[in-house]
Amino acid sequence: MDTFEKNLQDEQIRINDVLHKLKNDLMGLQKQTSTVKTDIIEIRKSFWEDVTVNFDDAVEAGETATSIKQQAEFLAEREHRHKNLDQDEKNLKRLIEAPYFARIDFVEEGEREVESIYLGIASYLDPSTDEFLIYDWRAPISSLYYDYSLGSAEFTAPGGVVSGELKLKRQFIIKNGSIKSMFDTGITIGDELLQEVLGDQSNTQMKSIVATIQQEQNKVIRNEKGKLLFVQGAAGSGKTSAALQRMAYLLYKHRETLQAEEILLFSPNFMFNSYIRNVLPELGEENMQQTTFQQYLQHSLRNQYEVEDPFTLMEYMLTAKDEQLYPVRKMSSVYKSSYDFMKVIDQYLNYLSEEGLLFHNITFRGNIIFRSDEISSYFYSLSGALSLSNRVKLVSEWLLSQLKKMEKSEREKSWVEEEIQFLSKEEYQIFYEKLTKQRNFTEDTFDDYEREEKMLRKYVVKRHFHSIRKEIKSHLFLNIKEIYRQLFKLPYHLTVGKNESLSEEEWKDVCSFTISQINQDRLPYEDATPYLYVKEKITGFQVNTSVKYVFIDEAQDYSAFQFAFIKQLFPNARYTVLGDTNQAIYSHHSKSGIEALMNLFQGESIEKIILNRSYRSTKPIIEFTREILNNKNEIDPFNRQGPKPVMIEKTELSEVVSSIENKVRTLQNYQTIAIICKTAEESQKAYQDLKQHMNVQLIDKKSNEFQKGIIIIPAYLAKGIEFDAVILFNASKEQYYEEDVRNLFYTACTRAMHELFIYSAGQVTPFVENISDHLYSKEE
Ligand SMILES: Nc1ncnc2c1ncn2[C@@H]1O[C@H](COP(=O)(O)OP(=O)(O)OP(=O)(O)O)[C@@H](O)[C@H]1O
Repeated sequence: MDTFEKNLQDEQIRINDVLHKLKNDLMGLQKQTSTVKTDIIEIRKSFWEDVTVNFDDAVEAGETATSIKQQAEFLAEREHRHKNLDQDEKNLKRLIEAPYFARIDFVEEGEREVESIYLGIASYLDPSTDEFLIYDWRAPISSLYYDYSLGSAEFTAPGGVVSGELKLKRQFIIKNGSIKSMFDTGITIGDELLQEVLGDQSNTQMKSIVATIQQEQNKVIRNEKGKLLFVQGAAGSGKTSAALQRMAYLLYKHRETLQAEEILLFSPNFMFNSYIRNVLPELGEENMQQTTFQQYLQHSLRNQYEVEDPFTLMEYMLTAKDEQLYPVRKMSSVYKSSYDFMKVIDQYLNYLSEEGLLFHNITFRGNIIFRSDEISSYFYSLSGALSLSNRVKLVSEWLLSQLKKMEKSEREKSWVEEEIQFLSKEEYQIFYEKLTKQRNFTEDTFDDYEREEKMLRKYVVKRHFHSIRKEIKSHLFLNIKEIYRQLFKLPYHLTVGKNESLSEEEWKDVCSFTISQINQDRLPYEDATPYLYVKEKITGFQVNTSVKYVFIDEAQDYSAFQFAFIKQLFPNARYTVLGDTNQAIYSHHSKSGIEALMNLFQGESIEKIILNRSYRSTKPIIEFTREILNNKNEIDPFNRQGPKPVMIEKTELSEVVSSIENKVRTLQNYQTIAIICKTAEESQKAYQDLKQHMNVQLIDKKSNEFQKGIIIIPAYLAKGIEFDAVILFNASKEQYYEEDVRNLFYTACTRAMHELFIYSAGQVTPFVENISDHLYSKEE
C-alpha cells in the first residue's frame, strides 16, 4: 500500500469514527426534541387549565394576569428551546451528509505538536473529550486554509495574532460517509476540487462555495474594516457567492449581537431572490431580508401613484429609439439619476423653507375646515430655523388641536342628531358595548336619556373625525404632488441652471415631459426616487436604524441618486456593495453611480477589493467574452476547458428558429439552457415560435423562479444568474449595434457556464466582428 492509500485509509477510519459519534448525538438530540415537542403540545392544550382566571376584584385580576404571564413565559421558553434543538438537529444532519471538506495541519510557533484541523460547515465537539472534531469554516483558525499555502502562516484569534507553520492542506469530497476524492495541495486552494465543482452542471438554485473559497474572495468575506466595502469584480468572479458567504460569516462572528433580519440585501429582481434563497439555510443560517429597490419604492409610494418599474423603462429604452419622445426620455432619466439633481432638489427644499410649500384644503362633510392658505400661513409663521419636517410636525399638532375644538362644537349640529336617528341596530350595539367597556355606563344608568344622547353625539362626531385625524397624522394636508410638479415650473436659473448640467432648452423639454406624466397620475421610474426624496425630506425621513448591514448586489445598475438615498435610509448600517462596471446595462442612468458612492463615504473608511478571476465560464468562453469589451479590463479565466463559443449566421429569422430547435436537441444533457433575447418583446416572439416544437418556459419581469430545462429570457432579467448553455437568440447587427447595448450583450454572453452559441439573422453584431477567429468556431 503506498502512502496515499494509507492516508486515504486513515482518513476513512476517522470519518467512520466521527460519523458514529455524530449519529449517536443525533439520536440523543432527537429524543430531546421529541420530549420538548410533547411539552409544548401539552402546555398549549392545558394552557387555561393551569391558569387561575378570576376578575372579581383588582387583586384577583392582577393575580390572573401574573398567572397568564408565567404560563406564557414557560411556553415561550420551551418553544425557544425547540427552535434551538431543531437547528442543532439540522446541523448534525448536514454534518452526517458531509462531515468536513478539508484538513490543515498547523504547528504553532514555539510548539512541537502538530494540530490537525478539520473544516466543515459547523463546529462539532467530541462529546467525550470536548475536543473539536470539526471546526466551523468561519472560525478564526479556519482562515489559514483559505489564506495560505504550505509554509509560514498566521491567523488572528480573539487573543491576538497566532503565527506558525502550515504543514499540510488536504481536501475531500465525501458522499454518503465515504471519501470520493482526496487531494493534498501546495497552492492556496487546489485546482482539482475547484475543477470538479465548476465542471458540474448548473442548478436553478445557487450553491455555497465554502470548500473552495479563493484567497481574494476570502478577503471580501472577512473584511470588517470599512464602513463601506466595495467589490468590483468581473462577471462570474464570485461577487454574489462571496457576499452570501460573508453574511454567513458575519452571523457567525457576531452571533451574540447580530440577527439575520438585521442584514438587508438589495437584489436585482424577484427571480434572483429565489435563485439565492437556499445558500444561507444550507450553511445553517437563517435568510437575511431581501428586497429590490423597486419593491421598496412601490411600498413607499403605494396608493399615491402608479410607479413605473425599471424593466418597463429598460424595455422602452431598447425598443422605442425611433419615437419622438425617446431623446427627452433618455435625457430626463440620465439627469434625474444624477447626484446633481439631488443637489438641485436640496436647493429647492431650501427655497421651500422660505416660501412655496403647497397644502391641500382639509374638508369635512363638503365644507372646508382648514384652508390651504391658512395652513401655509401657520407653517411660515413658525421659525425658519426649524427644519421643514419639524415645522410639518408642529403643523400636524396644531391642526389636531384645532380639530379637537371643532369636534366639540360640531356635536351640537343638527346633522349629528339626524345621524343618531339612523344608527343601525348593530352600530348602536357596538356603541353600547364600547361605552360599557369604558365603564361610562352600567346597565342601570344607561336609561339616563340626556347622558346617552350626549355620548351618542360624541361617538358619531368622533367617528367622522377619525379619518381626518388619520389624514393629518399621515401628512396628507401636504400637496406633495404639486410641490414636486412645481420644481419643473421654476425658472431655469434658480434650479438646474445653477450647476448647468443641462442646457435651458434641454431642461425645458424635461420639464414638459415630467409635468405631462404627473398630470396623468403617472410616475416615471426616474422620478420615483426623487419624488420620494422630496416627500421624505418634507415629512421627515423614515430612517431604518435596525438594519446593521446593507448589501447591494449588481451595484452598477444603481444611480448616484439612489445610492445617496439608500445611505440616508440606513444611517447606522455598514455597506457591502458589489458590482461590475462592464455589466452596467442602464445606459439611461447617469454615469457617475459608483463614483458618487465613493464620495458619499468620503471621510468614513472605505475598503475596495477587485476580483479579476472569473470562475463561472470555461476558459474559451471567457477568452471570447472579454474581447467584447471596449476597455480590455484584466479578466483572468480559471483554467477549465470546454468547447469554443460557436457563431451561427443565417439569412432569415425563421432559419434561426429552426436551427435553434435542432441545436437544443443536441444539448439535452444539460440541466439548464437559456435562449437569451434582447428584449421582452423579442422573447415573447421567440416563445411563440419555439413553444410549438419544444418544452420551453418564458421568463418575464414577474417570474419568480425558473425550472430546469429550456427557458427564454430577456437579457436584462438574466442578471446574476447562469446556465449550462446559452443561446443568443439573434445577435445581429440590427439588434446590437449602438454602443449603449454593448454591456447588455456582454452580460448575456457571460451567463454561459459550459457552452455559448451566438445566432444571428443577417450580419452579426460589430461587437464580435473583430474577435480573432481562433477564439470561436463557425457553424453553417
Ligand atoms: N470559489 C469558488 N468556488 C466554487 N465556485 C465558485 C467560486 N467562486 C465562484 N464560483 C462559482 O462561479 C459562478 C459565478 O459566481 P457568482 O454568481 O457569485 O459571480 P458574480 O461575480 O456575482 O457574477 P455576475 O456578476 O456575472 O453575476 C457560480 O456558479 C459560483 O458558484
